[in-house]
Amino acid sequence: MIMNLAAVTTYVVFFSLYIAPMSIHSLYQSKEFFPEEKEALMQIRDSVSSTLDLHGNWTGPPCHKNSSQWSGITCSNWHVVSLVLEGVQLTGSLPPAFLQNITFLANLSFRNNSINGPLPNLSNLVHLESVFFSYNRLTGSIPSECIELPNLKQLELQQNYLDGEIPPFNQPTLTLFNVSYNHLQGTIPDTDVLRRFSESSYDHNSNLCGIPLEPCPVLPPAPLVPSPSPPVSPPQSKKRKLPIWIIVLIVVVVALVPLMVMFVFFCCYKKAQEVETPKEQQAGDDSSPEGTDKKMPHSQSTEDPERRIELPFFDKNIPVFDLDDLLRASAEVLGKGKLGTTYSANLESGAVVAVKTVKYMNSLSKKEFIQQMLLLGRMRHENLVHIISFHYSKQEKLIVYEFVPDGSLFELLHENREAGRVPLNWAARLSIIKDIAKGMAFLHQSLPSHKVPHANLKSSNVLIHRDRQSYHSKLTNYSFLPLLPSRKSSERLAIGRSPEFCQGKKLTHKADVYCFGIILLEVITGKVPEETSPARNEEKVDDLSEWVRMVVNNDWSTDILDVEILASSAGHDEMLKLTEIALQCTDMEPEKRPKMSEVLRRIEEIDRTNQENE
Ligand SMILES: Nc1ncnc2c1ncn2[C@@H]1O[C@H](COP(=O)(O)OP(=O)(O)OP(=O)(O)O)[C@@H](O)[C@H]1O
Repeated sequence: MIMNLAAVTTYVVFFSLYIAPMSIHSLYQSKEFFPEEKEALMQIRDSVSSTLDLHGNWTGPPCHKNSSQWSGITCSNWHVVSLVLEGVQLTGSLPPAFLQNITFLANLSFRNNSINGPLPNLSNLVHLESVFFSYNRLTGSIPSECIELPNLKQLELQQNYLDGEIPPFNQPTLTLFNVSYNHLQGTIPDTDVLRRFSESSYDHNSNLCGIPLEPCPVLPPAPLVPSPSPPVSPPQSKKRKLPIWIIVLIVVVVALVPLMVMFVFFCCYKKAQEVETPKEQQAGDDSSPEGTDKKMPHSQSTEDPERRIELPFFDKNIPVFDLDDLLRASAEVLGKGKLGTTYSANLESGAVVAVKTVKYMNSLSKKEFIQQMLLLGRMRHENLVHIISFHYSKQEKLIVYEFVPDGSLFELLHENREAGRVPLNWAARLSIIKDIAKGMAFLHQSLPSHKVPHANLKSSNVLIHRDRQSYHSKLTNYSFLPLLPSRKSSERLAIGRSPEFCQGKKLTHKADVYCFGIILLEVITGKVPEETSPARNEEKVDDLSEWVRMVVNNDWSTDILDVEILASSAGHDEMLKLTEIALQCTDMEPEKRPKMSEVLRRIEEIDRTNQENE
């Protein structure tokens, strides 16, 4: 009996120490405990694309002890508790309810991607502590169920396109909250928790007001009806008729208050301007010769560290610098355009940026400039030159762009045409054109409320970057029209050149399509259209589209093709197909021109056929 008891005890100990864990372990190996969590993750994997190979990496069970770990996933007790996919160029929109099955999720981050569409449904995720969706392209409103997340500690939604009102968050757990740089509106709810956060959590929203931002506008009192408010009116209880002099006094006070408020605001604004525009910065000009290595114009450094002026940045990954760093950088003139001069600036950190000093905008208010910069700076597309930062002062406006290393399309097509030049082949031309069409289609479609055209599409505003043998292009100087003081100034600058604009009509997307057609013809023929650039010595053609129409009339001839591509027989047919598109784009009647999305579709089709034929 004693022996038996000992044997049983030994067996129990042996079982609990070795056999049981082994069998649980093999159970985990053979079975997925929470398939609905995997299913939820599969939904994301299949609805977005990314530089991370999620299809290759997210295989097997996500929380398997022995399987290689899924990128961005952390598990605890066989449940997914953290999902972090940051800066991996996720594009597409998230399935609305996918998180609902990841019930133990505590940490969720999709920071620094290009996700569009609305925020996913977060309701019932009672364990959720951190939610980071900053620096994306999310639209829609902040879901009200967020205020019911009992353990929410951190919420970052800045730099998106969210609109609507902020729900009344009041979770005492909340220690980090940022909804800046969106399109939120209305009054910031006056809750104990939301009151804790400073202006930077809310600023740069189109129509948001209340503590800690500007107070919300109060409806002005009706001017001739005396207000019964306490300071001047007699006690309500007496119910006597007011003497006439009191009524007059009330009317005068009511009329004077708004004037005084405006005066105080004006004084504060003037003062802020003075602080922001140090005197030394206001001196100097940008008239030095092109290509000279020097400091930026107005380059007296502010020296005094107390007065260093911070610059706003759209991309957290760009090394941050301030105005002083920028003004101290060694600079070189890249070119002088109609809107101003562009410099390359080599910062002490080693980074190179392009800085455009903008002229003709002196009457522009700070608010107007900032609003437009915020709108443009958030537009992210591989075929747009990104705005990194900007600076406003009354005397000068700077726009800091990413530096694109290989010059402009104008330079590539028309400069150094002498012997020894490497010809720009058909494949390179097609790739450049396709990129321009992609950038333009994005500009026209990206923000539905944003009807502003590019309005300045020309070959010097198409910048080139080369990647080994292939050529790519990006658009710059886009959508400046709202910054120009008048129609006259845009006419003087020959912005948005299109027949209908010259006849006094409005600039629309169809004018951009016309300008795109002209660029297309420029790439096909290698000829410089009129007005493309300040006078240079190249062969110019009065009206490029008219000339091409004349040559191809009745006989689709290769005479129009640039001699550089005529030499090789590759791509002639495709070039003529592109010519057909170009002539439709440059139709005199705007309504007959195709949309940029349609143009892109047709160019992509030509590209596909071209690749199949190779
Ligand atoms: N982000 C940039 N990176 C590199 N080079 C640039 C950049 N922006 C402009 N450049 C160069 O500077 C030149 C002048 O540019 P700028 O925009 O000042 O004049 P523009 O192209 O004639 O346009 P606009 O007349 O509309 O002002 C361009 O042709 C290009 O070679």
